Amino acid sequence: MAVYTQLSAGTLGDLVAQYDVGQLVSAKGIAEGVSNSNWLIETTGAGAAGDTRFILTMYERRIDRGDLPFFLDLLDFLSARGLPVPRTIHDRTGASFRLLDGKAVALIEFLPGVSVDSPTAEQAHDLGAVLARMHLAAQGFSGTRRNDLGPATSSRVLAECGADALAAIDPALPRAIRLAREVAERWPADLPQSVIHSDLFPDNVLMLGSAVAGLIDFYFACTDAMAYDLAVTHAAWCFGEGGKDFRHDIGHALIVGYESVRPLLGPERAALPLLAQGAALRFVSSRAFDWIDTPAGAMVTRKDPMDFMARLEFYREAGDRAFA
Ligand SMILES: Nc1ncnc2c1ncn2[C@@H]1O[C@H](COP(=O)(O)OP(=O)(O)O)[C@@H](O)[C@H]1O
Ligand SMILES: N[C@@H](CCOP(=O)(O)O)C(=O)O
Repeated sequence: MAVYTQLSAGTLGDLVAQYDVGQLVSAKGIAEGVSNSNWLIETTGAGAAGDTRFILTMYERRIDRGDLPFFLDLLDFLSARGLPVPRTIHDRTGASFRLLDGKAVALIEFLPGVSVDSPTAEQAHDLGAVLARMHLAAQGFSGTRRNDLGPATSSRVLAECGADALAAIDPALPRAIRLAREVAERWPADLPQSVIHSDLFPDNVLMLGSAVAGLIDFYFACTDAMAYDLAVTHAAWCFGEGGKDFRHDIGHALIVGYESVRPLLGPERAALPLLAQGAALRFVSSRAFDWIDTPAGAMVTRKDPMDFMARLEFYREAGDRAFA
């Protein structure tokens, strides 16, 4: 469960009173997620929309407060353009985030839908199409943010974790140090860019039936290659337990759905096998780092870096076949 900070009912009530959303009725810590603390907030409702359910997010480690205007403005920008993205609820002064005990918090529109563990091809097709729509819409967004979790960072983080600490997690993990260096050296520099989500895992997509109802958790969004975002999504969606059992039908539907809105250029398609290896290494490195660095007492389930080592080995071996 990702609740790193405990907030009293009084503190939550005072916070909610800063917004035109009615009075606090309940606040429940949300089990999913690893990065931030999240609560499902219920209120008596107010204002034009009359919404009574919201997500309260407290930004914990990894989020630089200077990046919050980028993330929150992006939500508002995409939501205003009809993408299934939650808008930010602004407080009575118009601010999109506030400080609580020195930490930034934001109230976010609640979107309906459920995260699926095992998607259907129809869901993957719709996800691909929505991702492409998001990429095209985000090209009109004026904000930019460097990807600080790119292949060079994965390589550095793994090297800094060190072979001994990685081997203590799994004897096969130190090999990631060399593979990450090799991928970083071959990384393509000139693929078309937009603002990308870069963490579009099943738990960051809400589905209603076979349609995408919500894309959430834009806190790794950055300016980078659109095809890299597709590769991240491919790596996150197309495998079974432990990163095994590649589901070609899901990968195929995802790419066909994406190309139904935005056809890939030749160099983007050719780069997919390498981009997917970089995507796998990005999650190997952050998961290995977190495994070593999770704060004592945090209510959070650590994620296994080996699930993405398995994907990395698959993409190395399969090459273009993974994207046919
Ligand atoms: N806008 C939203 N609408 C509905 N549920 C949400 C929304 N934002 C977050 N959630 C719920 O909270 C969980 C954790 O949110 P998330 O932003 O993914 O946290 P983290 O940044 O810690 O990964 C999600 O899996 C989802 O269940
Ligand atoms: N998707 C990443 C974890 C990032 O955390 P999130 O809870 O913010 O999505 C992974 O699976 O390693």
